[in-house]
Amino acid sequence: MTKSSKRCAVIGGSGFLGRHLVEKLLGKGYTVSVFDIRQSYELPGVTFHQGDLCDKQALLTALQGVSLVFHCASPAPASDDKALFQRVNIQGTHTVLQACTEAGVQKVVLTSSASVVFEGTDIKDGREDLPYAKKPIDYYTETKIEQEKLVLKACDKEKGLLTVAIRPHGIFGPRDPQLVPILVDTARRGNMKFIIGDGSNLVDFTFVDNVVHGLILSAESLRPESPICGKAYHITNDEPVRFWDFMSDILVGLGYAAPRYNLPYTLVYGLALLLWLLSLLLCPLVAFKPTFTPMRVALAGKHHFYSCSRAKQDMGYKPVVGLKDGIRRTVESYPHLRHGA
Ligand SMILES: NC(=O)C1=CN([C@@H]2O[C@H](COP(=O)(O)OP(=O)(O)OC[C@H]3O[C@@H](n4cnc5c(N)ncnc54)[C@H](OP(=O)(O)O)[C@@H]3O)[C@@H](O)[C@H]2O)C=CC1
Ligand SMILES: CC(C)CCC[C@@H](C)[C@H]1CC[C@H]2C3=C(CC[C@]12C)[C@@]1(C)CCC(=O)C[C@@H]1CC3
Repeated sequence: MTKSSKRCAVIGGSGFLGRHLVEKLLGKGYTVSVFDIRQSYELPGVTFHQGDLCDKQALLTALQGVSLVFHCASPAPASDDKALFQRVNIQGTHTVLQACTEAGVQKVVLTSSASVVFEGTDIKDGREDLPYAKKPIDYYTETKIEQEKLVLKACDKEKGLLTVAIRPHGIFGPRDPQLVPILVDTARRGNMKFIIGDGSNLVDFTFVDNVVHGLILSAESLRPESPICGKAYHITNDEPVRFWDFMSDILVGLGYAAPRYNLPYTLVYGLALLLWLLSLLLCPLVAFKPTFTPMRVALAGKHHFYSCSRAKQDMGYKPVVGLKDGIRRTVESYPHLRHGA
């Protein structure tokens, strides 16, 4: 690998996944530029460029001399701001691709999401050839679909731009700002007593180091003759687990009680829909954000696990951290969220 091919940029590098990726890249000898709307840390060897990815000029400054771009930026899935998702995930990604072409970037690795095929019904061992969700449950999913299509379509060997999309699922690990904090907050408010459905639904959760491993592996495998050009790849822990066992392991690990009482799925989903509609109707008067959104209820009550066999075959992917170890490392990293802390 040449010196210039080790110069990369991480868009969204201040975020949860982005920062883990930056740390690993530095350890592997890459020179890293971070482009993000905020700067959340400082690290030797990293140049920060603060800006909005919808701003092409700002991107062009950050992409000077860069041959590889990881695109890991997105508004938080919990947001309900349709215009923001469309602006950042669709128009913004279009701008990123334009800037990459103008700056002479050779490879773009997108962090997509396995949920681009999830529409609230069971997915068991889903492969990448499943169709995109026709009725995406939320704006996050809707715009992640368009984002992935844009990036894969931009793959053009003649023009010298190679692209690939990595689809992780349920990323967790130290510094995650959503899964563990939302879970603990719900438990502290006394709302984690119930299991939605019969509790047998299997789900993928992916330790952050495995996603980072998949992203770097795909970048290093991305060459004109490689089968991965212009394709999407599921990257998970490859260890589907019962959703409620996973939640209970984290809760119990942090000193909270595991959920015990079952509630029928359709009842909770119906209530979540109703609450979501109410929150839309009442938002000019009172701002309230329901914890149990239709998307979260679907994720908590349905099967959604994916096959990684394409990534194993085309790029030799294998998880580097097992689920049990990942849960232990995650629990240990949140002393401030322990019961009674
Ligand atoms: N977490 C998960 O379980 C999964 C995540 N993904 C994908 O992985 C990627 C990373 O997710 P994650 O690390 O969890 O998310 P984070 O929110 O932690 O990181 C995203 C980063 O992008 C920044 N950002 C948002 N909008 C812009 C913008 N307009 N211009 C520049 N930077 C911006 C965010 O800033 P700010 O915080 O200020 O908004 C944040 O620093 C995303 O693409 C997400 O869709 C896919 C599957 C699962
Ligand atoms: C209140 C409880 C029923 C659930 C608490 C945990 C949830 C906050 C998380 C469980 C599954 C997670 C998940 C995502 C976000 C956090 C959860 C809903 C994603 C939507 C993040 C973005 C993606 O691309 C897909 C993820 C699927 C799993």
